[in-house]
Parts: sequence; C-alpha cells; structure tokens
Amino acid sequence: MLKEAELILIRRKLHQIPELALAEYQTQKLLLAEISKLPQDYLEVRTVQELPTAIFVRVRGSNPEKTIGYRADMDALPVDEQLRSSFISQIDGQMHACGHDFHMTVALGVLSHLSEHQPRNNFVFFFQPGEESQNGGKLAYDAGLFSGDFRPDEFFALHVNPALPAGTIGCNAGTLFAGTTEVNVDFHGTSGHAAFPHQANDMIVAASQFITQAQTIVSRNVNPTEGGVLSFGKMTAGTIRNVIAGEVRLEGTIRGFTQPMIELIGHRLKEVAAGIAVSFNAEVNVTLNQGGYLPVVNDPHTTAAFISFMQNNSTIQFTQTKAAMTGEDFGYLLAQIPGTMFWLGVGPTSSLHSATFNPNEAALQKGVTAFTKFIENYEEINQ
Ligand SMILES: CC(=O)N[C@@H](CCC[C@H](N)C(=O)O)C(=O)O
Repeated sequence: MLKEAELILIRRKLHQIPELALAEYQTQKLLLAEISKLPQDYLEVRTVQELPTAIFVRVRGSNPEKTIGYRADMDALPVDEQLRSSFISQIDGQMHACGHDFHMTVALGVLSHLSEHQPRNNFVFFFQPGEESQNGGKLAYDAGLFSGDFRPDEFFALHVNPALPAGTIGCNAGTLFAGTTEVNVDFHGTSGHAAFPHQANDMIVAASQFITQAQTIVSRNVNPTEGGVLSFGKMTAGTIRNVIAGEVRLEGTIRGFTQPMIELIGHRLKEVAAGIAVSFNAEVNVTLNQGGYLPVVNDPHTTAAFISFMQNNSTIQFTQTKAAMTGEDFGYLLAQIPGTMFWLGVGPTSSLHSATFNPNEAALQKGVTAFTKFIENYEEINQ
C-alpha cells in the first residue's frame, strides 16, 4: 500500500504536469506507470480509443455482489501558478488549481490498498479526462464505456475543499453541487477609428451594457431563497486603444441547484441579449452548453451509509455540508448510476481556481484512510 511519503511524491509529480481537458497524455502515462507498480493479481487496466487519455482499472472482488465505482478527474486549468515550490507547474500558464492532482493521488492510494487487500465486491476506478470543460464523464458514459464488467452499480467521488481543515470529510444528502451551463455571448458591430465613433458601432459599449443588465437577472428574476449564479470570467475585445472594437466575445457560466433555475437564467439572458441587439443595432448571439454538468445529487441510500460511517468513526473528522455553487460533470454520472460525492478538506488555503491554491498535503493520507475504512465497513454492513 502506498505510504504517505509516496502519496506526496506522486501528487507533486502530477502537480508539475497540469494538462487541459482531453489532453492529459503525460498525466495518463504517469498514472499508468504508478498502477503498473501495484500487485496486478486482481487488476485489469484498460485504456480506450473513444476517450484516449482515460484509464479504467477493474479490481476483481473475492465474492462479488456488485461493482463499486470510484472516479477521479485528471485535467487542470489555464491558470498561471503564483506559488513558489520545488514542484511548481512545468507547463506555462497551466495549473492544478482545482486539486485534481489530489483527486488522482487519493484514488491511487485507495487502489493500491485494494490491490493488496482483495475486496469482496468488484471495483472500477475511472481516471476521467475533461472535468473542467468537455464533460469527460458524459463522453465516457455516452460512448458505452461503463458496460459489462466495467459497469458500476454505485459510484463515489471526492472533491477537495479549501474551506475545510485538511483531512476533514464533508458531505450532505441530496444536492451537493449546482448544475452549470457554459455561456458564450458574441457581439458583432462595426469597427472604426476612435476619433469617429459615430461612424462605427462600438461593441465594447454594447457588451458593457449587456453585462450590467445581465447582473439584474440574479438580483431581480431569481427567487432569493433558491439562489443562482451568472458569472463572466472572460471578455475578449479590441486590438489597440484607438480602434473601436466591432467584435466582442464574453465567456461565462450559469449555475443553479435545479434544472428549472438554470433554464430560467439562460432564458432571461437571451431576452437581455435580444434587447441589447435592438438598442445597439447589433448582432448578439447567445450560445448555451450544459453538456454533462447536471446538478450533483447524492443518492439517499449510499449517502446515508457514507455519512453514518464518517460521523460515527472517532478517527475521522466529519462535517455536514450545504449545497455549493461549484459544478461537476459527476452530476451526469450520478444521474445514471446512484452514488455519493463528498468533500475532502485541504485547508486552510486560497480558493479553488486561484493561482495561489496550495492544498495541505496532510489531507492525502487522511483521504485514503477515510475512504478505505468506509469501504471495509460498507462491505461488512452490506453482506
Ligand atoms: C469543482 C469545479 O470547480 N468545477 C468546475 C466545473 C466547470 C463547469 C463548466 N465548465 C462551467 O464552467 O460551467 C466549476 O467551475 O465549478
């Protein structure tokens, strides 16, 4: 079984090679190398053409009644790391700022335990490309990659949480994460000389009005007791200070805890865009893409068992959480296969997706131990 120092080393190696969605080639190579070092007696490792950077590992149970799935996402973000360490990202402008290096390492730790202690049930580990975008979980499911021996009856996954102390497990029944929809808004007007605005159609002004009006959707259209989010994280416009920009693109995300809420925000966004198009005599196109980012809804049965175990184990710090506006394409998998997503505390550190996100490595071993203990107990109570 991987020791704590080995887990930390693997995490640091992964941290140095953060790759974007569906391009996790070095990451896959490193994981395959680590998996090949484990006892192979009960393992079957699979890579597939349909999702080339994914890895599936099946652990054959001794007396199986079901197959338990465990998913760890692999991709990183286009964030320029601002930390100083001996294991800083070696890929310019890319960083594991969402903790997926932790997710993969904990999965390897659990897998290494099971490779030495054959479980009663079968397990399928899914190292998943493309969580931050491209919905790799949905791609895998829709391509039929969870079929036959590789079909889990239940699915588990974790996400690191900088607001919880390192090693603390957090979870709640029902909705854990919001559903999200990626939104692009393209403005088409007419460029021109900065000195002759009356001869151009300035899309920076139109987009600015649009953003301001769009902010009233959450404050005026969303029921405050239900909540919703509309954030634009990227705006692309212009080339130089003295040329009026005729084209602008906004890229953002819509979040809500229910599908109707996500649809309401998307619908109002289109109405605001139509109004801006009329008032600026411009073309404004809104594109929405939800993909697999459905709300993450924890199954009552698996989640009750998970919470009960974590709450009643004196060696584990557990906290009940509330639904968060983070998104996850694990929501798509949980809509097909019942299961539980939970938080692993890695704090204190700065927020997920920040360039100074520096999760506490003490959480690695604690995460592995908590989940392996849960599995042992889960197999006993389900005999
Ligand atoms: C845990 C986490 O941070 N997940 C991402 C998921 C991205 C969803 C999608 N690409 C979108 O932006 O809508 C998140 O940003 O919450």
